[in-house]
Amino acid sequence: MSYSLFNPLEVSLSQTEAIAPIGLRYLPEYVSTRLEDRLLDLIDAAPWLGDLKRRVQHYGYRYDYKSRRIDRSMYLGPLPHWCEYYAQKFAEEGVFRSPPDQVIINEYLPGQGIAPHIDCTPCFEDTIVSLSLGSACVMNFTNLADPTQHYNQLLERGSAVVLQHAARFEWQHGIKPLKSDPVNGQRLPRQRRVSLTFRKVKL
Ligand SMILES: O=C(O)CCC(=O)C(=O)O
Ligand SMILES: [Fe+2]
Repeated sequence: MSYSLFNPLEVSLSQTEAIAPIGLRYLPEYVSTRLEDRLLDLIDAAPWLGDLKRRVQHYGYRYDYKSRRIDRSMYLGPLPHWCEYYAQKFAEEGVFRSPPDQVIINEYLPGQGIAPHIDCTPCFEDTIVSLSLGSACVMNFTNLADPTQHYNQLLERGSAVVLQHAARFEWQHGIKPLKSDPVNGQRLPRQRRVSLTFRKVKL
């Protein structure tokens, strides 16, 4: 049952009234500003791939967006030390059962986004973590079984967002291709945002 049916007076749900997907965790200030700048320098010193609308870097395993698959032949080598640091930290903190072994870095210039999707379920295990560097943006969630259910999560710079359970498997997530985001009745301009998404490959 959708929330609006449950409470028919609530025709327009504000962000605070919308129900967050189960398994969505938001961790603000996960990366300090000093480390954020250092990470951005390290990322920009590495080669970017330009085969999508936005630039990306793949570590651990290459991911094929067309066939949506990963196998051993796509192994690129160990994660660079700056990714491995977070991979170990997530495992130590119990976010992942064992350290993630695949990272995709996405660069979003203002106006760029990512279409709503669920991360490949045959390719990746049940936990996805994304770090946001450089800029905030709003991530939009839509419940697949009931597309009237939406949830918007502001991802501030330096934050981590964890997707597990329903947030991983039953809700699509995406980022609209906007130059600013609606936040508390105002527009929050976007800057260049770089995200690091950690996953564990299923082989
Ligand atoms: O930029 C992000 O935080 C999310 C990226 C994403 O959803 C993906 O690469 O599957
Ligand atoms: Fe995703």
